[in-house]
Amino acid sequence: AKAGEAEKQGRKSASTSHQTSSSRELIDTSPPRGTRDFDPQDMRLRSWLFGHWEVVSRQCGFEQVDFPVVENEELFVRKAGEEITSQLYNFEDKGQRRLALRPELTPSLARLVLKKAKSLPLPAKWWTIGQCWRYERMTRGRRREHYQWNCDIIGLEGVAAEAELLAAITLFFQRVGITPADVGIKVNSRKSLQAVLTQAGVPEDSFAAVCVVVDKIEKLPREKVLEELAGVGVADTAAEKIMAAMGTRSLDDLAQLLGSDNEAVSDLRRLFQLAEAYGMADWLAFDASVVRGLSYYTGIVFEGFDKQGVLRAICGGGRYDGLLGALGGENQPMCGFGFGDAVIMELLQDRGLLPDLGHEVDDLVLALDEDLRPQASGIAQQLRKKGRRVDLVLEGGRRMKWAFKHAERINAQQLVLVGQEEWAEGKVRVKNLGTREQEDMSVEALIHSLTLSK
Ligand SMILES: CC(=O)Nc1cnc2ccccc2c1
Repeated sequence: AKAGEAEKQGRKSASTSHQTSSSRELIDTSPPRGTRDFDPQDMRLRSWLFGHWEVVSRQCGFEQVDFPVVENEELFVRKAGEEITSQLYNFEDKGQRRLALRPELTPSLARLVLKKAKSLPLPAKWWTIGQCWRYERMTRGRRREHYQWNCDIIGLEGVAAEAELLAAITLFFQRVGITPADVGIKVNSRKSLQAVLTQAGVPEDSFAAVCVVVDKIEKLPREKVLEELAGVGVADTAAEKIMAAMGTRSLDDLAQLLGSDNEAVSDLRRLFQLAEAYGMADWLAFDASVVRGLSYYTGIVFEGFDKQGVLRAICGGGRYDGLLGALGGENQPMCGFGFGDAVIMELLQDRGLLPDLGHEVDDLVLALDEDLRPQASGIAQQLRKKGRRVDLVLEGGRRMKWAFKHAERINAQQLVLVGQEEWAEGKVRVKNLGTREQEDMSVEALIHSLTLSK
């Protein structure tokens, strides 16, 4: 009776056990530095984005995988001077273990491949979406976490694999209404850099570090790049050759420079030929200056970019045939991409391509009298078992007027009113909020009248 009495008073809590005034300082309600909350509206948009990523991954025949957000720090320790490893979100746990929040997903994927070893039928196509972390001094106030969609192909040497990755990316762009006028994908191969360095006598094991430096070339003044290249063992003559290779405007120019039997040239020609067949060539452009900043890429590399030139790279990827070896395992050919949730959402916002998503239910069920709450609850549950999305009004004291407004707000299709008069005849009042029709019907008639919620 007391509880019933309390509910009659609506929201005010009647029980004396919990305090209404606070006896402590209010906690800091903002999330940790560089991290975000997702309230229902933000979460609807995020689920919408992830939903497209999932559909595309499945349409391209990828299988979903997942890994812990925490990994052994050693998985990410690399000596190539990458930003991603210099900003590792690492810590020591109570067992003195050196751990890190993953800054990317590829090393975890490589670890799982190594764990499965010979038991993994190849080729394998895996996809995942995961939160990735970096610990950046808040000097730049940038975020410390983001969600990344990754697709990877294990066990395929030819560029047919990279073509499939690009097919997934361009499918996604088309699904959300982005066109080649908005976005392009720059494609290159690190094998051209490899050829230049080999010709110049630069040792193989500085290749990764050189790539990390060269990736910054467009953000640094020329003399700074020459200085950094010297720092990783590249003399100025070789540096000039690198710049020349990165300055080539076409595959023919590149072939001129490196010789037409160069693997970079043949890989790229094959990839563009496949792209034509996929019908995605309009999205792609050869760009000799793209190297990407991750040390482990060894072949084709690519990055999605915003043609208005405002935003940072949308996505990026490439071939990384040496990663399993770098982790002490036996190498397998591998390639993949990462696609972050931040830049794409900014771009969709700018292009007016974000959907207007509201809370959606099919039925709103309201007991007009507290004594009929059990009946209303039973009806709601039966509707749910038929696949309907049902909002059962839980608070007392709600009247018709409120119900109509609330139904509007949650885009309900129909309103089911459980009132004494109708119930006395074994009926409930059903109002269709689209046609404004209303009908008193038995519960079984209501249940049988429904199609499954869409
Ligand atoms: C635009 C953006 O938020 N980028 C971002 C945010 N957080 C990260 C965390 C780890 C690695 C890369 C990251 C990249």
